[in-house]
Amino acid sequence: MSPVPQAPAQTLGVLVETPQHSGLSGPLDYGCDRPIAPGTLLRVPLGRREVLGIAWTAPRPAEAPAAEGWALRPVAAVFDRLPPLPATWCALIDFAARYYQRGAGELALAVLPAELRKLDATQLDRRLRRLDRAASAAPPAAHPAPERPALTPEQAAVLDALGLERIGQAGAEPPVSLLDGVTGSGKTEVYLRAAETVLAGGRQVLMLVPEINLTPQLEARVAARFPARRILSLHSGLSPALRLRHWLQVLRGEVDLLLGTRMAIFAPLDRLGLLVVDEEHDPSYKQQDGARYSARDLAVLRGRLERAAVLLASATPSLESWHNARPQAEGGAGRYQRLAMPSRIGGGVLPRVRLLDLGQLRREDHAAGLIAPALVEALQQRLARGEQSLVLLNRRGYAPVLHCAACGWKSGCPHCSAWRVFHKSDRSLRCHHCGAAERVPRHCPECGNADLDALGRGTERLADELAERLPGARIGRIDADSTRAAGSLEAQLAQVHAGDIDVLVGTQMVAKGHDFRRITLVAAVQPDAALFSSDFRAPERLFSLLMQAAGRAGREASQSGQSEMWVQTWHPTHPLYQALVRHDAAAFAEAQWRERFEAGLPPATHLALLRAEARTQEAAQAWLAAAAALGAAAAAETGVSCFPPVPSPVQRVAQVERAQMLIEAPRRAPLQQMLAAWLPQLHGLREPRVLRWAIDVDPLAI
Ligand SMILES: Nc1ncnc2c1ncn2[C@@H]1O[C@H](COP(=O)(O)OP(=O)(O)OP(=O)(O)O)[C@@H](O)[C@H]1O
Ligand SMILES: [Zn+2]
Repeated sequence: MSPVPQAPAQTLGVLVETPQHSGLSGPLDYGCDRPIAPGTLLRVPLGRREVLGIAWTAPRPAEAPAAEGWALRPVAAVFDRLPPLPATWCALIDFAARYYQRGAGELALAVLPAELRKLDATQLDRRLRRLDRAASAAPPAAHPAPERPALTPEQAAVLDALGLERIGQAGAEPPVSLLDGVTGSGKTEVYLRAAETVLAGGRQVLMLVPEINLTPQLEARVAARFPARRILSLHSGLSPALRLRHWLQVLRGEVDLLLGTRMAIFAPLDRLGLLVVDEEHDPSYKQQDGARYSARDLAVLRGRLERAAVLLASATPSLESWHNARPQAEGGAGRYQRLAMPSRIGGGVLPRVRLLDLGQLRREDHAAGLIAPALVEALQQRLARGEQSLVLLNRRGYAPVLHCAACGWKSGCPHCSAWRVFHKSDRSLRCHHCGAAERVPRHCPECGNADLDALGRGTERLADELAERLPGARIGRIDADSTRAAGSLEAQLAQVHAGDIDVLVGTQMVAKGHDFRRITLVAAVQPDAALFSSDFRAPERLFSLLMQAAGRAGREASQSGQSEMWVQTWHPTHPLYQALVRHDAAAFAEAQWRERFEAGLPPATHLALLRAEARTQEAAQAWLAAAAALGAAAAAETGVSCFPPVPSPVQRVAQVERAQMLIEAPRRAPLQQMLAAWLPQLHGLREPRVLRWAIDVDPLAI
């Protein structure tokens, strides 16, 4: 760290945090007296504050002041004990900012660890000295070579096809690969072997997983396989201090293999050889606020920038990736290489899928609870045999609504267009949108009736019901509520793995990724709603969730023969469930792909969503309509269509009305061109009642 003296001789473009609505998007000019490499972290004055910035352009000779009294403000301090951010990192930020239509400063600063923004030079120095000491400590002792299973022929073929020998070769880089591998086919082993090759070649590996809850298990597997390697993780479950520490270690090159959730795509690695995106179809790869980027799509771009191998993998690839991997001769984009592992390890079979027709049940069976008698019986049999079951319900809490039968009152949220959910464990009514919570009323707040009904069922109530109907069974529940305390998720998963739980109730959180060895029955008790959602991606999401869930059963090949997946449904003949019965993800994807092309939906077209928030719905929509009018010429020129503004799916949250407008283009380039011409004009569109607006490119939920 060195103070920068006055009288700047050079001008330096610096990225600072500039929110989208400020209308500033490029680097700001500062003065410096010596060369500063692009990517260098520094602190600069901004208004009356001093903020973190990134040197973005090479210094150029300072120009004469443009006007009297105008002077270039000098850089306040340079963090030159840190290496500059790698050039490929800067290129990634530049691309992503343009693609997602954000300011480069907004994006770049948002993806740095928050803690870094708060540090001055002395504080940073202290942390770096601590890292120096740790780095100079004794290197890890020699370890016995860890055991690795012999590869199956399918695994070996996939590894061969990845093109790892071509990493770093300009013009002959490895291809982007999409691995379509059924659950339990040994995809993780493929990642580990590919990582081994890449690490041996002196390059780094980035492995992305969709959710923090999947990191501990994978981290343990990776650490066991590579005991002598430096393995780090980056995800939002880390404390701010630890996240900064890991990030600094990455920037200093002190990592071989980095594991993380979507934020890790922006880790400043500079010797990347391999990027793995596990469960690539998962919606959590899309950031849902601020700069709404897709870590999956950026992994493909980053792989290209670094000439690294990219492996996207899933048992149910997203339709976008599926289309990209489909040969052009078949109407696909032919951009990725398609690889498959259709068999389960050890010759295990996928569970038999049984559709339980709710229409066939008697009235008293429906009245008795959420679980049909035949399913209760099946659960009892597993219990008697000492096997585990997993019961899925994608709704947490006890009941989604509280209702007064006397006057019709329901537990609506006063601030949102949503119901407040009844949570029995802490006797609260909680809004899952704005977080407003209060004690559950003893009497109806409208008429005083003491008899309030809980309508519908969430995971808490399902666990109660199971405890009642399976006396003696050890019931566990894993959802966002049960895992709030630090370490509680790990503890609960350990109980399941140790066999201390007989029946596990959970949300989608437990449906994917986990290598549960003793589960032989998985049941989805109420999946129908997604069949009729207005979101065109709902069936794709439901199908992949059910396939993933089915994949949690019978992972021990010896037990796979008796393993089952039960689905309770009113629509057993629906094509989605029929494809599930046949485990036919390819046929399902093919049918969805055709439907999307016929309807002109992604991946046939490209979308963006302009959202506005205002005090009234009318103001939000009026602003969007005015925006559309401003963009009409650019839209006509590029062949892009703007649909009329509509209320957002959850129209009001925390007293704010939300509306949205869909923008559709036949190809990506005209969409980008139109947005780039149009969005800057919107900063001038003043409407005092509009609080915020934002653009979402490639939106996931519509
Ligand atoms: N070649 C192999 N020989 C023996 N066992 C293997 C082999 N490859 C993987 N396994 C084991 O098979 C099990 C399933 O593998 P893994 O968890 O990698 O599957 P997956 O395809 O990642 O599954 P999912 O998509 O459901 O997460 C693991 O317990 C793993 O250790
Ligand atoms: Zn609310």
